[in-house]
Amino acid sequence: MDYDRARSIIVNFIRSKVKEADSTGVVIGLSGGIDSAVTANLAVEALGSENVLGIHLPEEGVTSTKDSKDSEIIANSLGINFKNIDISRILNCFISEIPDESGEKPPVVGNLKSRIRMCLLYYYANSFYKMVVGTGNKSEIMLGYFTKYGDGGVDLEPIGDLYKTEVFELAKLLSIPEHIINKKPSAGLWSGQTDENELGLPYEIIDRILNLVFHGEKPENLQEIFDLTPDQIDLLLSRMKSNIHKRKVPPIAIVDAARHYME
Ligand SMILES: Nc1ncnc2c1ncn2[C@@H]1O[C@H](COP(=O)(O)OP(=O)(O)OC[C@H]2O[C@@H]([n+]3cccc(C(=O)O)c3)[C@H](O)[C@@H]2O)[C@@H](O)[C@H]1O
Ligand SMILES: Nc1ncnc2c1ncn2[C@@H]1O[C@H](COP(=O)(O)OP(=O)(O)OP(=O)(O)O)[C@@H](O)[C@H]1O
Ligand SMILES: [Mg+2]
Repeated sequence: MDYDRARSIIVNFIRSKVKEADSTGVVIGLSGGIDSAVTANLAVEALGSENVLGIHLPEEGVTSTKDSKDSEIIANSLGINFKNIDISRILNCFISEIPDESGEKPPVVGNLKSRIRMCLLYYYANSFYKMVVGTGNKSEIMLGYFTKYGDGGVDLEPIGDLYKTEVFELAKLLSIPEHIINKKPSAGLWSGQTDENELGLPYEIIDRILNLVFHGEKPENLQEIFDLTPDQIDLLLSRMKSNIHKRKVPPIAIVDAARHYME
């Protein structure tokens, strides 16, 4: 990967998408993690700091003070406008108004948190004629490892063609602070959650597998190449397969044959 080239493609992409939409800039959720740090950095390079609004959306007892501090460090170093809005009361309001049907499965409430964040980002995008910039990377998008209409509910995905391991490399080029690069990736939806625990493998291996699949390797050969258990491979392959719907617009039942002219 030529990272200078990737950087320039992404910066031009952000600039042209914002211009095409006649928008005043972008809103970004700043978590304190590397994906949002890299994306915010590239957005500033594309649009100037005055056109980027960073919003940190912590949850009491779940978001670490370290992440909150890091989101502020990123915003300050980029000189962007910054807001900090605690989502705990909004979340509690939801939960106290609906019966608990989650069966205590953490992703149910976790996904609700991600969707609350999406609503708040769009509230500000609407208010200031801005677009919501996503931070999804190629590993997350190929696996469907994001909340549909939560962190996946965005207007553009600038780093969506970079694997997570490539995001780490680009972060070094962009001089993102080392302690942010060295953090364990986490969706931060519940205490102790880490991507690699949930996905069952480290990103270095996940990305090598995804890249082989991306270039047409047969799933049955993967186990031998990586010396992994069938369960480890199956977990990734089944995520890829069962989450294809997350990368598509909702299907429409075609009633009027002329409809295809609209698409
Ligand atoms: N075939 C199909 N066609 C159309 N729609 C289909 C479908 N199958 C399910 N669905 C719909 O999709 C829903 C399931 O998708 P979704 O609600 O997203 O939920 P789900 O994929 O179960 O969970 C999201 C996963 O992403 C992880 N995550 C979330 C947020 C951020 C990050 C991060 O890395 O930062 C990671 C999270 O920890 C969890 O493992 C179903 O309830 C159903 O509504
Ligand atoms: N506490 C938060 N405040 C604001 N935005 C958030 C918060 N948590 C998640 N998000 C948004 O959701 C996105 C997806 O989260 P994700 O964890 O994949 O990325 P990250 O935190 O930037 O990097 P990493 O994956 O390494 O933790 C974030 O980049 C950010 O835009
Ligand atoms: Mg994170």
